[in-house]
Amino acid sequence: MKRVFILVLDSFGIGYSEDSEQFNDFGSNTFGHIADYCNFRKANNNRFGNLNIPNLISLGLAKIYYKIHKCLPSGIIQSKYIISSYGFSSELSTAKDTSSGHWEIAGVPVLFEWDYFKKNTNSFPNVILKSIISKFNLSGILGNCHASGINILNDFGEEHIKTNKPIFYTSSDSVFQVACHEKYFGLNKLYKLCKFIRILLDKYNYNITRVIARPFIGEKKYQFVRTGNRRDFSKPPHKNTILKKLIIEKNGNVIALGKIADIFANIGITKKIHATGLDCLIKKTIEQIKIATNNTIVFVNFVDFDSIWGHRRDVSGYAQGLEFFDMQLPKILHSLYDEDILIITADHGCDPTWSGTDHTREFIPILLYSKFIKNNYLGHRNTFSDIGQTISKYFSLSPMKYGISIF
Ligand SMILES: O=P(O)(O)O[C@H]1O[C@H](CO)[C@@H](O)[C@H]1O
Ligand SMILES: [Mn+2]
Ligand SMILES: [Mn+2]
Repeated sequence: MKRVFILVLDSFGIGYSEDSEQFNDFGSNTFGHIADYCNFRKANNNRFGNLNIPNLISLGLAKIYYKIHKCLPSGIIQSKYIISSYGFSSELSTAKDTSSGHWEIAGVPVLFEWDYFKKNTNSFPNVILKSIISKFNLSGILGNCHASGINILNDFGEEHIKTNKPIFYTSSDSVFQVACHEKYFGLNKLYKLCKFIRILLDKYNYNITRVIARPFIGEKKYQFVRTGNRRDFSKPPHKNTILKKLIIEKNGNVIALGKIADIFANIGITKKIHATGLDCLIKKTIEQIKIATNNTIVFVNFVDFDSIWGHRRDVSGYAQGLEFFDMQLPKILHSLYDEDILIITADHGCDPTWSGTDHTREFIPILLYSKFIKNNYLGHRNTFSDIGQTISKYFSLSPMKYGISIF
């Protein structure tokens, strides 16, 4: 029985990559800086002391770190026995966003440039705004700028409740984000609005990766909270991913947990499972490992590392999330069969100690655990698509254009 489990710790970079300077990210290091802060006792909110992730270390995480940085992360003790193969990869895609990272993992790097809304204020084109206002009969819109997702709610949340004007904002990613109140504006109307914006952007040839619905609740400034009903309306991948190929060539199954179905615009997915929060996502992952059948990929995105801790520059939260994930890892490993492959990796960095609130261009770790593959150092890989090519070979699919299989 052939089954692959891909677990993406969203934003868990392992140190600035060789091209990081082009992204103003030279020196960033998501894993390393979290470990530093823990070691210096600067990440003690709701947790304490050195970063405690023995299971990820026994899979080879500190070994990878040592290969890249020639030292161990602060306060981390190396494990005597390493139980999986481990390596790291540069990103081939032009951007450091979630879609590019995931598509590249699935064998389809983004070699073209996305369009971006570059202006800090008045960010969105008038032609798009006018169409939205007229279609939804709005009295106007709020935001229309670059912003961080929580600040923008504090700035405009109350006015949004009073006026029903949706809040539009973007970032250095290729995104059109729409924040609306779940109760006052309504979730369905928000989704309809985002679908319409997706169609509009495509119609006017704005090659924007995602329109993101950001529903929130709460009544007052500083009390607004985003809910788990976020939806991403993505461009579809421009080529067939390994997900699609597994379905076409082997009549296989692709089970998407969390954000994965949205990231791939539902292309190459046979079942999607919604789950919010790290705990719930891990539980659902284990459930799926227990029931997955032959020729199945279970693809999981753990978004909290990125959206609640990375972007929010919350080092303690990120560390606590890693420690929680690590504690659950044995349950995941024990649920696997001998012929399975488990891959733990990331899609980009989001160093919570870095300036600003954006992603960071970093190497990603690759931990590949399987009883039938001899534990090996996988080296420095040139593209995340080496993961896709490896999976393609494992399932005996036709080869992908990019990537080199590790076996
Ligand atoms: O600040 P928030 O709304 O979390 O935005 C973040 O989430 C978006 C999608 O991942 C990115 O563009 C990033 O800026
Ligand atoms: Mn991401
Ligand atoms: Mn992000």
